[in-house]
Amino acid sequence: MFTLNPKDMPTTASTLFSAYASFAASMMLLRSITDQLIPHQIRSYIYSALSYFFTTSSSNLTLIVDEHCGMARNEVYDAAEVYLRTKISPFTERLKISKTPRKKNISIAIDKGEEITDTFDNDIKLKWRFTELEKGQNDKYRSAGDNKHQFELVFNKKHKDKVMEFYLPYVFARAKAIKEEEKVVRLYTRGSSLGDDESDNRGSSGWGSIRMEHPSNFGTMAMDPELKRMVIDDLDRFVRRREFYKKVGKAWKRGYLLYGPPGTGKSSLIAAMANYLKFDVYDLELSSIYNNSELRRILLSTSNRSILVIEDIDCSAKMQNRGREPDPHMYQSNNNRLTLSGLLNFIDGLWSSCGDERIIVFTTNHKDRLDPALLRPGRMDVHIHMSYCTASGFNILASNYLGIHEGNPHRLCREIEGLIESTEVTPAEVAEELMKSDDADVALEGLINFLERKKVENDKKKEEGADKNEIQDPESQPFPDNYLDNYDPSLSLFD
Ligand SMILES: Nc1ncnc2c1ncn2[C@@H]1O[C@H](COP(=O)(O)OP(=O)(O)OP(=O)(O)O)[C@@H](O)[C@H]1O
Ligand SMILES: [Mg+2]
Repeated sequence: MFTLNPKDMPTTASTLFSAYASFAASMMLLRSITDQLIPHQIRSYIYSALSYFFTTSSSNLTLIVDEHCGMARNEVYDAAEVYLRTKISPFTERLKISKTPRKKNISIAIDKGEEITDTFDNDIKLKWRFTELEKGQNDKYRSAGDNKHQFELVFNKKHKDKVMEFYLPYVFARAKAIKEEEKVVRLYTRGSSLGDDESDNRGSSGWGSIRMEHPSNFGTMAMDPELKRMVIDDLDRFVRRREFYKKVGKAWKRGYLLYGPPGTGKSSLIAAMANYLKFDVYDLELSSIYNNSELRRILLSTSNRSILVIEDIDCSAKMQNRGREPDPHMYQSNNNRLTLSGLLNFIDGLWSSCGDERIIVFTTNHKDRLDPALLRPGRMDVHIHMSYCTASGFNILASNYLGIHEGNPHRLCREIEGLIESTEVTPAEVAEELMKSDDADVALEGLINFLERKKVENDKKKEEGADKNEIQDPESQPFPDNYLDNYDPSLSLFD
């Protein structure tokens, strides 16, 4: 009996092989002795009994996969457990089901004594059996009543190499993919009580988390279809480029800047990205950080495969300016101030040494107010403009909220598309109107009235010169130079 560990699979295989070779040699020796000592009839009876015994049982090899290797869990066991859930056949007679408070769904596992058959590479038949052994005296790592679990994997010996080299790695890969699919995305924030069962587990960094239930996904996002495709492709490219980042010596991270008026879907897009990649989200409020070492500790306690979000970066900058008079020459004359580009440098350094698959997202309603250094190529890799609602955006919302599909449009759709193209209205405003009734006629008529009112309002504001209003047209706002350089000096990143 042995425990299989992925790291020593080849060693384990060769040990098995040499054990079998010495067994065969002993059998030949035994045969030559019995030939000399035992009469012919009795000999042939013994040979036929032995040959029955060895041809039936010795054609198979059984691998034993224990749950633990000493104190550590056996990764082969864990992978098999996940993989075999997908292989339960209609003939299985006993299943174990369980659900913990943190899990959404009931998990199913095979019970002791149950067998599951599997086929690999067309002709390799494998049989998995789950067994539970009473706790032995030597099992010092398990507590009383904690029985020993193991899987037995039985297959024909001639497939030993293929099973070791291809089947078991395949089981690992499938288990990893299944776990990814089942992963629940969590939202981490600092400072407030989240009311979740895990919020009490804050470490010294103060992150508490809740399950992120945000329903947004790329299907529900009302965005220009080409832009949406570009974002999805960019994310796909990013996650498959581990080797590329290593080769060019860059931290495996990607920065996105989402900008546009309130209600155009910036936060929704972050949720859609997180749900798509199954990455946890860390929502960081810069105003809650007091010094450099705290920032370092907070960033170090975020995990890989996550999205670090800093919302409304222009406002974060304002909050850091704790009553100090802005000094227009501060950035040029004194590099000890924290600027957002300084923060990025800092994150770069930290993540190059200990972070993998990190995404950072900044959002702003006022791209024009950002430190130009932050907008330089190579700083934030992708700039995404979340715009007012377009005709195609309306069609996505109409399909989500009222089940109206473009192939079978409602009689009012064309009129609404025309109004939307000529009115500055956010997807949030359109969505709110569509939610007012389940009846498509009522909801769409309400939307037409709203759009007509909005158009008149917008035109009036423009006439009054209200188009300088930051929210209506953030691109045209003048802003002070070095606006983001007015940080609390305690946030010095360069000393
Ligand atoms: N592009 C969009 N596609 C689908 N729904 C949207 C979109 N934009 C806004 N919404 C709807 O409006 C709500 C508010 O949008 P969201 O919070 O994402 O906007 P925002 O751009 O982050 O706004 P703010 O700048 O105020 O943070 C969302 O919960 C969603 O229901
Ligand atoms: Mg937002």
